[in-house]
Amino acid sequence: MSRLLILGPLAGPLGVAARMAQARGAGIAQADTVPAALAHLRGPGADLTLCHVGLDVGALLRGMAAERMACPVVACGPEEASAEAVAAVRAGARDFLPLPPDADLIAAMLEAASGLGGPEVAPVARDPAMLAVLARAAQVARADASVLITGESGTGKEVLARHIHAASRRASGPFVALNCAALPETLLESELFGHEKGAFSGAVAMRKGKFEQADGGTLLLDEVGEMDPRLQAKLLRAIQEREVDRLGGMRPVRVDVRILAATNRDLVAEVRAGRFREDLYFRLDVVRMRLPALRERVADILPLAEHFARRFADANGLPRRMLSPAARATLAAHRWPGNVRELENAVHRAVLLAEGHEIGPEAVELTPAEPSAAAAGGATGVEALVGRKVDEVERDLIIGTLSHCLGNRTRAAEILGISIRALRNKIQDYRASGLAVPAAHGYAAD
Ligand SMILES: Nc1ncnc2c1ncn2[C@@H]1O[C@H](COP(=O)(O)OP(=O)(O)OP(=O)(O)O)[C@@H](O)[C@H]1O
Repeated sequence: MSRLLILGPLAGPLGVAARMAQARGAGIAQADTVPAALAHLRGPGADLTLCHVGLDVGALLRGMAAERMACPVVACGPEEASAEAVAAVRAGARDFLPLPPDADLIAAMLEAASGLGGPEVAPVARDPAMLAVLARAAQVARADASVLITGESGTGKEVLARHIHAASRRASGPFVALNCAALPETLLESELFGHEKGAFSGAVAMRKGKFEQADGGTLLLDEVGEMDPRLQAKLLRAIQEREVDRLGGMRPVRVDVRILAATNRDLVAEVRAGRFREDLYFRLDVVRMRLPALRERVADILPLAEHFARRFADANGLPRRMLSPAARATLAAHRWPGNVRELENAVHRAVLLAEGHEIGPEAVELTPAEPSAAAAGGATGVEALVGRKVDEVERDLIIGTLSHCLGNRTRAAEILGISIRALRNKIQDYRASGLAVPAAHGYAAD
């Protein structure tokens, strides 16, 4: 559950905003004064703070900066308060939310605060590749071992991490996520480990870091490959000893936290290049889960698209509409370099743009360079093939797909839309004619 801190009176429009955020799955805490808000941020912490402009937003932001607290702040107030809105944004507020609140804006704000989108739902999955990932997640959830989740950007690594937490013995404890790439080193250190009063000039009080906030629950370290070596050493110690040293602290604090780490980098290569500590890598990589790219689990595309179409219709107060057969064909044929996040954005736009009783292909705007030539019927792709025999093109497509899937027959057959038996027969024919066919790495031979 994402954690929203509301600074201001809950009677009136701020209370309405709180209920809207709650309906989208956020946990709400409230403070009446800037010092009370700072105290809350030092203790339990929050993922997003909403501050009424009737209070001193500047003082809140200055206090947070002095204490190296990185929680995003959104200012809010009556629409007429434009001078206060400008001042708040100048002082460092991320945005201004006019009151009375608009449900869409609340939703967008929660989403923009990253990973705080919508009520938490089980990951949508229909493709065998993704079902296998979820089956493994169910197995590993029960243990307390660290899990390293790898996968391209936007494949759903955070979604999987939340799912593992929800299925674990720690489900009733907190789930805390931190993006290690988003913050400079000193801020990241404070966010992770907290600090004691007097640790640096702005440290007017003790503050708990994410490790302590996640006590009894799960801590997701997103983009862990981006962490600098000094913090890697501190992280290793925290994991090994199960205790953290607050900045300026004299004695370590015990924590009971399960670590999930996510990365879209090749951590093995990072270790080889000397940029990531090998001992830390082994601590994080007790269980590894790789999220396949969306193009490797094509059977998920339409169920995900339908899920997002429903979700964005509801969030925007629009009637739920079906995707037309042509829109579905367009989505199914795209290569999805940006994975589920790209699909989510495309469907969001389509829900807003579509006119009529269903969502047609004209509402589905995909980046022109991205659709696969064959799928989009792109002139250049087809033209390049003119003059070649169907058998040859088929052979090149099959071998190219196999090598893309590192020789994995099951996955290649899924992408090609043919049965594994048909694929095997083709491979046998190619081999018989003396062609080199990509070998199956670590998979059963044909
Ligand atoms: N299986 C799924 N079911 C429903 N929604 C999903 C699923 N996978 C991803 N999403 C949605 O897609 C978006 C991207 O997912 P997420 O943030 O988990 O990806 P990520 O791999 O952590 O991305 P990054 O590498 O950029 O941190 C999110 O809005 C998430 O809600």
